[in-house]
Amino acid sequence: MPPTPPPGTAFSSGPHGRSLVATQDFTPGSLIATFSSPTLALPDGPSMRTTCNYCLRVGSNEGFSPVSLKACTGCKAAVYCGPTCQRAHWKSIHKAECKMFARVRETTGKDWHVAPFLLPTPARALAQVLLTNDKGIRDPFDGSDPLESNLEGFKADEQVWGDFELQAMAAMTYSGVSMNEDGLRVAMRFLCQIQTNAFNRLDADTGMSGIFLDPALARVNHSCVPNAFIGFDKRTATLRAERPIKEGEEITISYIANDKPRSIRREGLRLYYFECDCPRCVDDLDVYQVAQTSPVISLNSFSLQPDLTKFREPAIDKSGISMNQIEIIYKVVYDQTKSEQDTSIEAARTRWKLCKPLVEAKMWAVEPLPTTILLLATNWQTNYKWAVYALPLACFLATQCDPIKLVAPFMPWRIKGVMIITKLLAFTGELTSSGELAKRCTHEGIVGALAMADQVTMCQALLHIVVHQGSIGAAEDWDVLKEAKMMLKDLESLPGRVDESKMVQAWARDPEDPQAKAFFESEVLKPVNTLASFAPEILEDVLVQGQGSVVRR
Ligand SMILES: C[S@@+](CC[C@H](N)C(=O)[O-])C[C@H]1O[C@@H](n2cnc3c(N)ncnc32)[C@H](O)[C@@H]1O
Repeated sequence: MPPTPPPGTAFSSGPHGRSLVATQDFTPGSLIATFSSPTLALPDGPSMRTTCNYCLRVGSNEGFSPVSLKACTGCKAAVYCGPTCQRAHWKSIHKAECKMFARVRETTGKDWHVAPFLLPTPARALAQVLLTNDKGIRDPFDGSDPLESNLEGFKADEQVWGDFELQAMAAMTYSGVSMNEDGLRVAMRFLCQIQTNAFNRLDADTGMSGIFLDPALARVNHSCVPNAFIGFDKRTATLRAERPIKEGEEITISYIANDKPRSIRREGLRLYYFECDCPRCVDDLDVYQVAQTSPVISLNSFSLQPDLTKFREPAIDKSGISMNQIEIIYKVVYDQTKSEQDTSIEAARTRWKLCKPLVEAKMWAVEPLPTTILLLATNWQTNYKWAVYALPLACFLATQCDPIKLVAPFMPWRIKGVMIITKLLAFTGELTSSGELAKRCTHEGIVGALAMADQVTMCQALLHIVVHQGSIGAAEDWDVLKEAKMMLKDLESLPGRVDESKMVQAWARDPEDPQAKAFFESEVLKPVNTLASFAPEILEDVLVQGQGSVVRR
């Protein structure tokens, strides 16, 4: 069956091949479509034993929604969050796959917990296709109107092609498909189609990633200035508008992290075999330039950075640094620190030193500077001694970096940034009321700003932002949203806060009301901005002078 376009959209074609276009207007944040019956949905190898192999929920004994997982008693490789998922997976694919994992184990002689890793994720995806499709004879990706494969591009890349050949042969062998030239050719095409059309179902909260392929969603082309974005929740992908989309307009998403320099974006798109011709790429615009042309700037009135236009006047002085230099800084930072996940203070020092030209130009939203700050904040957040110092960094990211990188305030990443501040304030609030803060933090500015602030009111207002924006940009059962709603309920039931609570609620109902606006500015924005203003000096002190030096202030 060929895919059908979701209501409100139509398939079309143009300079970027086939595409998905809007047949109605979509406002920013509105849901364009949900995709709940993917052709492929599987966790990647490392996540296979920590994620339900059917619904893709990440297992854990902690956190907001604990999920315990049980392994299939047959292969002991695939795990499930419960019998319903296990039965559904058995029926859809695992009955055949379970035997395949047994073959992997027999052939390699490796134990069950190693065996799945011997089959890379694309090979497992291909094996699923072969197992469910009459041994690969029938094209599962709709023979009459096949998915784009970029076959010639892959073929021309000797290394990629060689790697694909190995994966295709492994998938064929283990799935029991007889190995011959014709079969291999078809399997290779499937693999190319998977590579071109599957989205990486990346969950930054849990570190889980995997493959999600839906043939209708796969019609959506890429832009580095997209008008839509995808969210994943279990086996469902949602496509939402990031900007206003007019009837007849093409719907685009970003296949990659689009806040990186152009050459890095091009590298990320290499295996899609096209050169992006969006305005960001053609004119090599930086994040500030892209942000200033965004049609959703005004939505920020209900956010921690209500006035994004202030970054225009005066504009950031970029005369001291070229786009070329920024690309070089980016590459050297990632060459020297090896991993984007390294949260150590040593890695932060190396990054900070290399980012000096960006710091001097105050181009705080230009990567790799925000990631450098975020990684240090992440380190401090979980460090008993340093957690208080994470607060100015989080405030800085939420006011100076995130709104430039993602102008729409309902984007999940921005909402998470606000939630981090809320949690840190809940922590500093307790330290303040127990009189412990000054013992835990020697930075007089931070202690003073927190002493002057009503941290409970701040938390309450921030939680309203999370709930409001989260309800626009994410699914109702997004963990962050559920947690914020519970925290808000708890806060609003605290005794002795009737007046403050009323003020926050009045502001949340009508943030444009002059009195409510003035209240939000003095009670929330002012302390948040004061705390944020300490971030550059703290970073400089700690990353240049040494961690002890922050004590002096
Ligand atoms: C997931 S598919 C999108 C649908 C595809 N256009 C089709 O005809 O089936 C990804 C492929 O679409 C093409 N594509 C996507 N975005 C593009 C863009 N901005 N410019 C040129 N080609 C693009 C590339 O061939 C890419 O490998």
